[in-house]
Amino acid sequence: MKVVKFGGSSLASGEQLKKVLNIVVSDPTRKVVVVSAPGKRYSDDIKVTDLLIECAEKYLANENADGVFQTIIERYASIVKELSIPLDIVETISKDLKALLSGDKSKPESYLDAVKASGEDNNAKLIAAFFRHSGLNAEYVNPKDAGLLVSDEPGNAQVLPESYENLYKLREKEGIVVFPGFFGYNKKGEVLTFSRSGSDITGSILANGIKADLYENFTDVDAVYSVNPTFVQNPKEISELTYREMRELSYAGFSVFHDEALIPAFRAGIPVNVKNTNNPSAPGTRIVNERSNSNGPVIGIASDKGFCSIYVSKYLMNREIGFGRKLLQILEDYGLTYEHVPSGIDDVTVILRQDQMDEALEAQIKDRIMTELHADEVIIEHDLVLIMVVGEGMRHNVGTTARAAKALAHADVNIEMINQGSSEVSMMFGVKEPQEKRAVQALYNEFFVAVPV
Ligand SMILES: Nc1ncnc2c1ncn2[C@@H]1O[C@H](COP(=O)(O)OP(=O)(O)O)[C@@H](O)[C@H]1O
Ligand SMILES: N[C@@H](CC(=O)OP(=O)(O)O)C(=O)O
Repeated sequence: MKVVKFGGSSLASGEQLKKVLNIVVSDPTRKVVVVSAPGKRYSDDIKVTDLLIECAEKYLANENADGVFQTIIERYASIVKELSIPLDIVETISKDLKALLSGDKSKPESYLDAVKASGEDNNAKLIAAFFRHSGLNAEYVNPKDAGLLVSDEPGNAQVLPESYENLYKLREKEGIVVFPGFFGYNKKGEVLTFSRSGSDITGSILANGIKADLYENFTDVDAVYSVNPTFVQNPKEISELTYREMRELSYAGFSVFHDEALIPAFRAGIPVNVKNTNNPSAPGTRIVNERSNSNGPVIGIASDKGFCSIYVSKYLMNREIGFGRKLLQILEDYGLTYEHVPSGIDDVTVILRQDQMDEALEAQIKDRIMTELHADEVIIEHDLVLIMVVGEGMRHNVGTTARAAKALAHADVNIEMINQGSSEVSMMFGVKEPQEKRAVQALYNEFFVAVPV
């Protein structure tokens, strides 16, 4: 039994949905089909989820949202027309969305989640109708009815463990289950979404729940590439990588698969196969527990923008009991999460996502570190890029760091920070944003082009 997830790019038009249907019918073990909302049809198109967010925000601000509402309904209508299925489903979607938009706005975050989730929910209903219209025994299943329970964190919900047992019952359904991705319900019965691109997470949870043999994740590329294809032309395809490698790579920018989607599949030992809806016969990339190590030390290089660093220096910091705790407590007081904390004897740097802070908050934090911790110096730097060089083979391979640092030096890239050793499968470099592309290309060249692997 397989769980198959189709991303927004695979569901963006009627033409794409016909490919999806062919993929589903070509393998009778494809039992549970998880779907996203319609995505982009071309590069500067807008995803339905983004349109829904815009629409909900306009409603919250009491602004006119007729234009964007109409654009959303037209997206569904054009798919329905292309597929020649009865048009009344568009009317149902329109009424459902109108009702949601006119609903309770007293908790804006919950309101936004409910509107966002409707993108997947209505698309799942539409796709189930299309499957049935094409002669398939298919049923739309709502996450509440299936028992997909999540924590009370709008826009960042986490699955509750009891969901898995509930979801196991989906195995008993007769036909194909069409299940909306991206959201679940809290115990009060309210809708909550996962973080953006979270339909991958739903697929992984369902694969664990029904104890699937395989979780197939269909997208718009033939494989996970060893580097983001926008930085390097025709990058090397990865045929197999471990859950740990993929987790680190997706955390650091391989947006092809959500980093939170690894754990549920990993816990149940279910392999993940990333495949292309537009070329389903290509083998794709398999994500497994262990892989044969024939790739050299590095399997992939990822990078992600939007970080800042708080550098704190104080003579004899290493002798001061509780310094690190007090520093992190200041960040906790402002509800900030941090990503990494590389440290030296007299100094420590905390790396954070910079969209959590503004100028006023930074000034307060700086002031508190100076006055409460009596630091000698506090410097906040912005626009950092974290580059993650990942590979299981790095553990046993002396000199990988030196090779990476040398490649960056030759490319004239200034390394702002190195973090190596905490993870057995990765090392991380911090560079300034304008140097991102050059740095990634230099590392790719070093590990994949210059030396045969
Ligand atoms: N290392 C990588 N390998 C493959 N694709 C990548 C990588 N890094 C980023 N991507 C991007 O991820 C995209 C697929 O993810 P996404 O747009 O979320 O698809 P979907 O609509 O199927 O959810 C690809 O089109 C590609 O641009
Ligand atoms: N539609 C949601 C969830 C999702 O997973 O979408 P996609 O499969 O297009 O990445 C989003 O855009 O965040």
